[in-house]
Amino acid sequence: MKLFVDTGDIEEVRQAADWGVLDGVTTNPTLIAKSGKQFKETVLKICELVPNGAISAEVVATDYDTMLKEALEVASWHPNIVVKVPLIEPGVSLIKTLSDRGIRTNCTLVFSVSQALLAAKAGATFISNFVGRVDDISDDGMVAVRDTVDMIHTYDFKSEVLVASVRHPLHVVQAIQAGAHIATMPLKIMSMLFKHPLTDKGLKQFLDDWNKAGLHILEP
Ligand SMILES: O=C(CO)[C@@H](O)[C@H](O)[C@H](O)[C@H](O)COP(=O)(O)O
Repeated sequence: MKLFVDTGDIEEVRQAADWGVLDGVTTNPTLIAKSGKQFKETVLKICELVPNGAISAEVVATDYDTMLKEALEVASWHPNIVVKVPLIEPGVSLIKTLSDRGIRTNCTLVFSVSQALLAAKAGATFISNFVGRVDDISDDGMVAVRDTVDMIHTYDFKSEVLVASVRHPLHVVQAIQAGAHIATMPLKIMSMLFKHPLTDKGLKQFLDDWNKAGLHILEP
């Protein structure tokens, strides 16, 4: 399973990249606006910090012709850029066009398996299935993730299921259990994946015992 960080903040990308377990970065218009920096500058800096990762950058037009122009522009910035496209009618047509041209896409704002079917048929590289926003309206966001993973396997689609709108580590656990290919999350959630009280307790005990015995690895 791949781990992506969901941010437009360069310092957060740098931190996640330093852990050595980062497979990519997702951004969206809200996150880019929050960064206070220009879109192209931010995306190119992210590409530099995560040289082997998939970097999602989203188009903002909602009509096919302008979306296509934006997609070709964004895709021309760097080979690791994946064009993020919302699941609307012209968006699905655009994903098909880009897929036919060998340009990778991330279909975003997907909330149901029927939407995911359209994205998969159009040839989306990633299908971004939002979970937190569904939980927010008292439904179970993971249902569509599980159904979409099953659909991908049943019909042998090539798309990868990307779990987005991740709010806590349990979402990551559930994404693993569902067999999702990728989870993207804010840095704060990624840092929480390290945490276990027994790790802290166990480490303290190891080090106390070692120090009491006056042992060392490196010559003092
Ligand atoms: O779509 C993707 C990943 O492809 C994400 O960037 C996605 O936009 C974000 O995970 C969500 O917007 C964050 O959702 P929320 O926590 O604000 O509900």
